Amino acid sequence: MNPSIKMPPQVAWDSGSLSGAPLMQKTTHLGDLNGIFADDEAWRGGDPALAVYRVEMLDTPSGDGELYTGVTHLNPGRVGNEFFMTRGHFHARREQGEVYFGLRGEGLLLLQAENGQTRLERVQPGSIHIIPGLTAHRLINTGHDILSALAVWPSIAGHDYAALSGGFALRVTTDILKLMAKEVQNG
Ligand SMILES: O=P(O)(O)OC[C@H]1O[C@](O)(CO)[C@@H](O)[C@@H]1O
Repeated sequence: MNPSIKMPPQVAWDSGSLSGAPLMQKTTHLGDLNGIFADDEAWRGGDPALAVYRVEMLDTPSGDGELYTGVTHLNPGRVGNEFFMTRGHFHARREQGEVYFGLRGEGLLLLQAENGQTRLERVQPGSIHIIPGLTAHRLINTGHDILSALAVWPSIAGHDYAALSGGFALRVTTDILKLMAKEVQNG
């Protein structure tokens, strides 16, 4: 029997577009993000139909041991002085981790432990982010272009948004970013 070679799905490293397999897509608009940004008045003043981020995912099997693969494309923008970001979540199966790879644009990955402790990782083309279990995660676009990141996570992980209904403990605003840049400069 001749061995056969299967063409796997592809990710275009520069745009983050997936191809070569059935895909699923979901766009999250500003109007879907009620209560997510600190400045409620600024959020109400925005266009609810404005796309904030789009997730494209390979339509692959779910179940024990299966992995999902998706790319999040987060647009640049702000609500008040807070940068556009994903809703953010813990996994419903808290012990399950996830890996992110930065593809294009620049931003931050906000990580929050169950005790509320936060940390930030810089997301840029080529960056690798190991998100351990028990850790909430949110992407933040601090740049002027689309921020795209590839993610791989166990299909059984699920999403728990309710645990963060009070918001993450850290908000990334233009002021905070300036402060962090100054700290880096001053060593
Ligand atoms: O579910 P949220 O917080 O809106 O964010 C979408 C994110 O979730 C994932 O689908 C899986 O963690 C990521 O690909 C994406 O960044």
